[in-house]
Amino acid sequence: MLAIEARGLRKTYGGGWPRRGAGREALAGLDLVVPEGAAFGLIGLNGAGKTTFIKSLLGVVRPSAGVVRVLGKDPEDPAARAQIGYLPERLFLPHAFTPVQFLSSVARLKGLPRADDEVRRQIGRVGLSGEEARRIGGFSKGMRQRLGLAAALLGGPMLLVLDEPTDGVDPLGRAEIRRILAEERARGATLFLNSHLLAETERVCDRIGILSGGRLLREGPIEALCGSETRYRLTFAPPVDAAALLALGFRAGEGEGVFVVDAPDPSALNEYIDGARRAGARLVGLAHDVRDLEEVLAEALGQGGGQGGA
Ligand SMILES: Nc1ncnc2c1ncn2[C@@H]1O[C@H](COP(=O)(O)OP(=O)(O)OP(=O)(O)O)[C@@H](O)[C@H]1O
Repeated sequence: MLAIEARGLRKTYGGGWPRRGAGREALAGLDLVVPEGAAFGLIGLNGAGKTTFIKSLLGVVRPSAGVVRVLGKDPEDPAARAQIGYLPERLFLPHAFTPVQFLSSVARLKGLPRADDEVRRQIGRVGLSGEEARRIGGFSKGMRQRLGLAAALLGGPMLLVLDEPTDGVDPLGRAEIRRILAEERARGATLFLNSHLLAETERVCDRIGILSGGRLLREGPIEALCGSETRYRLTFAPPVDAAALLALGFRAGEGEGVFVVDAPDPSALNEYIDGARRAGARLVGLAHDVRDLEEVLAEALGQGGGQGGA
């Protein structure tokens, strides 16, 4: 089964009302599927339509056209909603509540019976043990974020929709959150992340979608998007005769003695290396040329039209 399925999804805000944003197409025929058990990261510039898509998954925004299904169900179906754990980008937490009071009220809303143990377990998991009796109003941004995550995790939902999950969380806290998310996947949950923190997205997700102007520009396994099976980065020991290597078809890479070649198979790669050695170069490093998500995003937007908004 697919955890998320969107076909030809469109959302035009305003519906003709004479106010700001009216007639703006936030989703422009989005096709996107997320297999069950995946960790999917949606990335894109401000205004690309990410939040609108998340709201359509939650049944908060009703699409103008197209279809969206969550865990095989209509997002407005209470049975689908009960299986989604959601961490919003902007958290509104009741200042006067303690974490236990807040999570207990979330558990009641989720219809979880006798949730005291589950509430304390999730508080411990997100690293807030010892803070149970404090009022949320005195919490730091990172602590509030952890509490929001605990709320999303309550009841073991099968789909976690997390909007900027590590925003404001310190580096050790981020590592803890990555560990929690790995545990959630291990029990079978699907992760859907929306984040501007690309390095973090890269570490957590195994599939990435790039959204621009309400459409999916690229989608696929992270290795396929970031890595290249046929592009290699070679490092040669100094001194390097760059002119000779360029004449052989190498391209200058980033860093001293670094060159890049495209070689469709091992024989072609070894021909390049043999040529370089005959020219006196001494190979000290060889790796697939892997790009980070920032480069992939920049390239995709460059080719697909860099407009984030509709
Ligand atoms: N309630 C609304 N009324 C009118 N226009 C809206 C509304 N919500 C979003 N939009 C518009 O829809 C487009 C997509 O916005 P959305 O918030 O989905 O983008 P986003 O990718 O989440 O952006 P960000 O990264 O800044 O959070 C934008 O042009 C935005 O101005």
